[in-house]
Amino acid sequence: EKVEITKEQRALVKAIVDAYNRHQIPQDVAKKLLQEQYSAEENFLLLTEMATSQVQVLVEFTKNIPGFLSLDREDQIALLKGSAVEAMFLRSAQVLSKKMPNGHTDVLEERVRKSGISEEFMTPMFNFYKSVGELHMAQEEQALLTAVTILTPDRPYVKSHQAVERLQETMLDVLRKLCVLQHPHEPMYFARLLGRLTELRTLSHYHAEMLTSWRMNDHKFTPLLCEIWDVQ
Ligand SMILES: CC(C)c1onc(-c2c(Cl)cccc2Cl)c1COc1ccc(-c2ccc3[nH]c(C(=O)O)cc3c2)cc1
Repeated sequence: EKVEITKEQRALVKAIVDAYNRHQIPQDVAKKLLQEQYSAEENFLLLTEMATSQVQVLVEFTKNIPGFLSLDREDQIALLKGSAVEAMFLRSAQVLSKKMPNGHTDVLEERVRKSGISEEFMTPMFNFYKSVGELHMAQEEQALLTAVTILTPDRPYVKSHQAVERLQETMLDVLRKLCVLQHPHEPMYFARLLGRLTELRTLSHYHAEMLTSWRMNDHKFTPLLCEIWDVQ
């Protein structure tokens, strides 16, 4: 059937894409990827700084998702805590697959590979990065998929499950239409996008184990990361 994006949906996409583009890691932080040393210690510290900056960016982006601030306050916190790792996997995947002109891509990959993460997590992590890269997602799709991930109703401690589900469905409906319109010859494209969300859940479980092994090696996180990841 003819797929139509309504005026409201177009406004919704614009609001989310603008927020996604407006909130980025400051370039002076990102530039450090090129400057600092390459020891496992230095890499870990730098990635910790990037992750902390990325969480701040993520909070600002989330506040701009239409309807998010109308949710119950405690649910807003529960959604952010429950989705932060997945949203950061998505964002770092987009950075790594973008082949950035400023040379950050290879350096970021190099530092992630040498930051004390054990091999068993490295393979699924870089398989994910590869599979996201192969999708060649448009920025509207990246922004909307991140919003869909944040608005996942079945995160721990979410009380108004239905209110979150309604918001997520609004995002899913417009993402579905965009996929049909922007990938007319790939009827399964939307399904493949959603398949990445399943992979994100698995990575999120691996990540919890990564945190434990870093902590066992006495690695320190910032207060913001401790708060959002319930560590220390
Ligand atoms: C606390 C640190 C060590 C950490 O723990 N887990 C992860 C962790 C890991 Cl490895 C993998 C996936 C998710 C997490 Cl959450 C990390 C490092 O997390 C990030 C590293 C880099 C970036 C990031 C985001 C946007 C960026 N833009 C640019 C730019 O150049 O413009 C660089 C950049 C880097 C985000 C999270």
